[in-house]
Amino acid sequence: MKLQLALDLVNIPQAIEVVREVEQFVDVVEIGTPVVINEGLRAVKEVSAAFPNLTVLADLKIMDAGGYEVMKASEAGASIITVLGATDDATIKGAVEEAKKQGTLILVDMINVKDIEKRAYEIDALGVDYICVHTGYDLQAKGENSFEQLQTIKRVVKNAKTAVAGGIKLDTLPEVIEAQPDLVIVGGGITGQDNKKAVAAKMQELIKQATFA
Ligand SMILES: O=C([C@H](O)CO)[C@H](O)[C@H](O)COP(=O)(O)O
Repeated sequence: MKLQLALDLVNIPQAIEVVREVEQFVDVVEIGTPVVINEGLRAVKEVSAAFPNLTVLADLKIMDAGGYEVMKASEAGASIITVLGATDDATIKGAVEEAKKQGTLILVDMINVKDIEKRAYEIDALGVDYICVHTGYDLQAKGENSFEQLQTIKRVVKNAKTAVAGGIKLDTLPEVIEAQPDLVIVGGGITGQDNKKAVAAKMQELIKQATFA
């Protein structure tokens, strides 16, 4: 099980500062969708250059032109690129094909997919690397989370790795870990804390305990 730090509400220098603080405790650094909107793929380029030993994920949430957008994000230095599960199979297939050429990986974000079980089963057959359940900010604000959806993908997905995102905090992490996802994605649960390093360290400790138990 790995820990991914999601950077959403920062500019490039702030992103680099946060990663510097917690880098020893995270496995993957996500350049979040709002950062890509504000700063472009330059954010992926600069963070990958600053931290060559970390895996960088570009959260493009691709909905169309899968092959082209994966090519651009891969060229910028991303090792993992996100595509939306709600899109057409053709887009996901194009993304997977290009990622294979580039030596990068595809994470499919199931945000707002209504029938998670059916769609996860279909997407699992398309050769993607990760399938991620995700409650976005707007539904988090209504008190929702993805813990039940995580159980569903753990049951249905046989080929891809599983991931979970959306409002995970230190106090809810044990419940997430119990379901044994391969990747736990945390944004505000780290970046919104006064002592980011201490929280990331504790999260990594809980994940390691569960992984090697
Ligand atoms: O993908 C995300 C969201 O849609 C904004 O782009 C976040 O990175 C993801 O939800 C993780 O962040 P937190 O919910 O703050 O943990």
